[in-house]
Amino acid sequence: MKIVISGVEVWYNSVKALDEVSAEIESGEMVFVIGPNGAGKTTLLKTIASIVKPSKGVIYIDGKTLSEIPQREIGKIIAFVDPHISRSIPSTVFEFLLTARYPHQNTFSISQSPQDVEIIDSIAKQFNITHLLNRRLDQLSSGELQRVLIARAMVQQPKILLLDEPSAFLDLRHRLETLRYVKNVVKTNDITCLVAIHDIYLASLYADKVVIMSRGSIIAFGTPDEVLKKEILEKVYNVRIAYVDVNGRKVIIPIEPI
Ligand SMILES: Nc1ncnc2c1ncn2[C@@H]1O[C@H](COP(=O)(O)OP(=O)(O)OP(=O)(O)O)[C@@H](O)[C@H]1O
Repeated sequence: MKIVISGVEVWYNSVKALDEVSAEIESGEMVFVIGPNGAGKTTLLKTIASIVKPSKGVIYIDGKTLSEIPQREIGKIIAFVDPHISRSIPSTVFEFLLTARYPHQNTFSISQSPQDVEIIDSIAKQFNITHLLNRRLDQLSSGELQRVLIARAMVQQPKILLLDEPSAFLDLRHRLETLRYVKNVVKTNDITCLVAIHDIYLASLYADKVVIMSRGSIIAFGTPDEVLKKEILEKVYNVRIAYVDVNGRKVIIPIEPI
């Protein structure tokens, strides 16, 4: 689904978190959103997820404004993965994953069809969490919980996937594996995906496009080669940047604060 963000402004009391943000994200694109702390990355994702309401501007999903789409439909087509979820949800990992099938069911009570169980089993394997399915959420390590949260979004089979800091708490292998898997699913199923992240290396590896935000505005939007440039990054982060060549790939390294 195509997302059009048009002149969106978001205020939290007296803080302007998004300042007339406009962008177009094509169906099936994987867009990484980077920028310093407080730049507005999470707010942008939450606004697209309809969790935060803009005071000005509109977001269109395939030509319809968010307010024209019924809440239940939004719950079906959009998955927002928030790493700050409360661990105190009293359910097992399996039960938690099953709740992601709820928007697909016609009944108002949560039930499980053989198809739901099949989807959960297959995604649990991909995320290496099969052994955790009977554990309670509050018994998981931070990285295990993060994998469960992303897996839950996959179980939902959304059309729009919004990942907030998906690499947080993940070890080196799981960072690469998780994002590679997500990209694969995004491409196979034509999902539109936004990823707010601090790890510029992961953005350079997996992004179709990169958005750089600073102080509530979009500073640059384009392919990784177009926007992950020394002069742009140094200005936005106030950090001296160096490039290192690793097997022909340019890897960006922060050297020191300017
Ligand atoms: N609930 C809130 N109430 C008041 N201000 C908020 C709230 N949430 C975010 N803000 C402010 O809005 C601005 C944008 O925050 P946001 O969380 O979107 O930034 P971010 O780019 O995701 O930051 P980070 O990299 O630190 O996670 C910041 O100035 C932040 O302090």
